[in-house]
Amino acid sequence: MTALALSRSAAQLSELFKLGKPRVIVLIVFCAVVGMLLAGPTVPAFSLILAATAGIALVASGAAAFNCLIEVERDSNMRRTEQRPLVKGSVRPGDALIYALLTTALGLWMLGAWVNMLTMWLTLATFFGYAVIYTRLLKGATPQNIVIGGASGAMPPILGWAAVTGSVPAEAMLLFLIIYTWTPPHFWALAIYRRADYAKAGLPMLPITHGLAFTRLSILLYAAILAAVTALPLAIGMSGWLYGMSIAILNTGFLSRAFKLWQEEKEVEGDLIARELFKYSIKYLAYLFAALLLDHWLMVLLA
Ligand code: HEM
Ligand SMILES: CC(C)=CCC/C(C)=C/CC/C(C)=C/COP(=O)(O)OP(=O)(O)O
Repeated sequence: MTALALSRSAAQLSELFKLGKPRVIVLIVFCAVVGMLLAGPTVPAFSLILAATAGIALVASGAAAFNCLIEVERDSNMRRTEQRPLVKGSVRPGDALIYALLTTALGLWMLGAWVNMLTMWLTLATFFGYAVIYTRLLKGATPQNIVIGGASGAMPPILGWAAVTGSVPAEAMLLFLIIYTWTPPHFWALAIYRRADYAKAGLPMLPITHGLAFTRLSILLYAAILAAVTALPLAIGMSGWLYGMSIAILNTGFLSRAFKLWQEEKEVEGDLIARELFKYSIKYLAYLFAALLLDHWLMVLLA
């Protein structure tokens, strides 16, 4: 193979990789790994962590690639997504389909063969939840798309827990509930400052169907519910003071930004706060899961 052919293949691979929305998947996989590391009193076998992480990452990437295939038309109408590989034409639909099928099948096979069947079936259900139910059925149909479809994005800690224990106890469901409550304010903040994009693509997002004031109020209410839900690991004795201090700081940040957004009367300033809140939501979830992990292992070491 010539150097030119090699560099073309590498460029094509990198375009295929982008279909999997790698930046989102990193946080999704991190939440799954935290689920694995919280599941038992000892660290699970490294080979199990590796197989479960790779399997979940592959299926999640496959689901995102299917999302890109289904949404070429919508993506071509939005500034944020108009540079995606299938819109630009840097990847052919046939190649994207093969990539999506291969990553999904390989990931499911790894989970079934090396992890356990429960994790494989739950990951398959998550795949359908995002690629079919959210993307195909809900996204274009209702402004509550994210509230219902968010269930698939909230599955990673359950998948991680199931991978290690073969079961889904209440603690795992609590972590699901945290991401589930976090998802609407995460997405609606972006939907506020990208509302022109969504209107152009004909998608019924909350700021378009119900207006800015209602969306800002919804964000504030979800932020308050999120603060209450994140206290539940403390209430059931699953987490200790380190986690408690972390959520106090993180929730103050989330609530104060949501409150500022709700109060702001000017549209341009409101959009800037919404953008800031969206960025903050990502740091919030990453730090919250890191705090859960550190807190757990601190309790194990001190016990
Ligand atoms: C169905 C539920 C969700 C929806 C509709 C949603 C929506 C979005 C959208 C539209 C973006 C912008 C993407 C872009 O500009 O390419 C985004 C970014 C992001 N989302 Fe979500 N999200 C969801 C769930 C999640 C979950 C569960 C996580 C992690 C656990 C997550 C983590 C992220 C991250 C890390 C980014 C930033 C990506 C970047 O920097 O490019 N999201 N989300
Ligand atoms: C198997 C497994 C763990 C699957 C995870 C499911 C998954 C990939 C959830 C992520 C959610 C996500 C990328 C939302 C983007 O919303 P969007 O698709 O509406 O955003 P867009 O407008 O950027 O396409």
